[in-house]
Amino acid sequence: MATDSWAEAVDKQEAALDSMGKLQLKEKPEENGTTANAKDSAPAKSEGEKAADDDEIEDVGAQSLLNKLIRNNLVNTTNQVEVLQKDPNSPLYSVKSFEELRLKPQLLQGVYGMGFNRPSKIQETALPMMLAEPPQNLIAQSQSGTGKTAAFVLAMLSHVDPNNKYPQCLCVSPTYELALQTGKVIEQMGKYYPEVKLVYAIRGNKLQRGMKLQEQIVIGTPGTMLDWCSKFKFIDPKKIKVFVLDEADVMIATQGHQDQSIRIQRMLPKNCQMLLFSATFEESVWNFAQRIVPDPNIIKLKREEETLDTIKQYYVLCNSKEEKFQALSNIYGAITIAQAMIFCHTRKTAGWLAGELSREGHQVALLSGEMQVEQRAAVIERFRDGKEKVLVTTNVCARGIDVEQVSVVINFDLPIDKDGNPDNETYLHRIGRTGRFGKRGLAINMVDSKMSMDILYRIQEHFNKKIEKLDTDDLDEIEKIAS
Ligand SMILES: Nc1ncnc2c1ncn2[C@@H]1O[C@H](COP(=O)(O)OP(=O)(O)OP(=O)(O)O)[C@@H](O)[C@H]1O
Repeated sequence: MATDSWAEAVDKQEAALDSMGKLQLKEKPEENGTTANAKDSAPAKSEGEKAADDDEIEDVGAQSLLNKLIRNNLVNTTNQVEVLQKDPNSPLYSVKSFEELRLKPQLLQGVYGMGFNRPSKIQETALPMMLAEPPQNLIAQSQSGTGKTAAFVLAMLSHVDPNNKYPQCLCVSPTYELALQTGKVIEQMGKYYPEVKLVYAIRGNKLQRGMKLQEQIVIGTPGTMLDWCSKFKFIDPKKIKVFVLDEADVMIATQGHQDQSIRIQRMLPKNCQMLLFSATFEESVWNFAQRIVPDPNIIKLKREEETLDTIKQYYVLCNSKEEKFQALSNIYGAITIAQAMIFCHTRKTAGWLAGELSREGHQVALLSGEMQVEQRAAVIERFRDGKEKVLVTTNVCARGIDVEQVSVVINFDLPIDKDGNPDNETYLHRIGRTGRFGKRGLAINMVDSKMSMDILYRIQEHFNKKIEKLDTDDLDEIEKIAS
């Protein structure tokens, strides 16, 4: 272990970050003295789990940003949108082209300038609702990458009157970085509409007391936005026409943001259009959404379901991590693997394994929890572009990340939840494929104890799909699995 340069590098990096007070996105202090960190509201962990996943904290804000950074096009889906209208008797409009929306020419130019040819699935229904007169309130849920941001940006740009030099649209985002990302979209889409100005209500953007904002769109985090509306009165909330609450699921994971958002909302006029967006829709998000958005229309777009039907699943029996590595080497020696993702439970194992693999001559990418979110995005991007053939990662890092071309997934450690039970959902997400990407895949699970064998059996039972035993000392047998 001590001779392993990769693991050493990882440890050094961790130590350095520790001493820097973890200057990471997830640790950034938020407004009003609260800390923007999902960790605050997370349940207490057992000692075993603490040891297991170290200080890798799942951070929904970082994850969401990561998905944005690595995505450069739409997620297509064959699922239909579900619509629940406030007034079921009014006709439901949906559009197949941007022309049908009768946008201002400068905005249509902006939309086409971004390379959009036609509205995405959710935009087909959401845009006519958002652009209707009188304005309609909307709660919309669909997975990341389906075009929500582009939709509400277009709605904000359409509703502002550039002749009025005061804020007319407020957009609240859960983190500083997410606010900047959305701001970029506003700038891109509004490129040919330069009269409309944008300002960021984020920590560090200090304005002179007593001043009044002239920009029509304000985008920021809830704490600063609230201060600008109430304490400093830079914004007159009574003049706001559109209020957008983005990434509501991320928002509620952060202490204080719910209350701050509700307090902003209460200052707005009754006829202000309220729009709320979320990638997921569990009970807590739904409750929050209903408090923020009165009389809403609701649009939901289901995620494409993943299945194990097209996946061949195997397990390999080993006694130690060294043996697991040996088995992996044998597999690599016997079959050609274009690209593989390997999941480990701890970043320490991930670092060690990446080192061993690179020593064997593999081009390895390592995705680890101590990396800044931009660094993680860069690693995924390189892997996605085929610059590296193996991606070693921990589960926390890779949650929600789709690298569609990967045909082989190796669970170097099986996914377990915080109580040590099989994490079936993660298993499915790691190796499952949606119908559209239903290319045949291969999943290999490494088992190294009675406990992990038991986990494997339980996963097998849960999905009612047999996981075959594979003898990695038998080259002929390995070759067969690739055929
Ligand atoms: N109608 C469209 N045609 C082509 N591309 C689009 C369209 N709408 C959005 N996109 C692009 O698709 C990607 C995802 O869109 P967008 O960011 O709006 O989705 P989202 O649902 O808000 O996801 P996220 O929350 O991850 O940002 C972006 O790169 C965006 O530029």
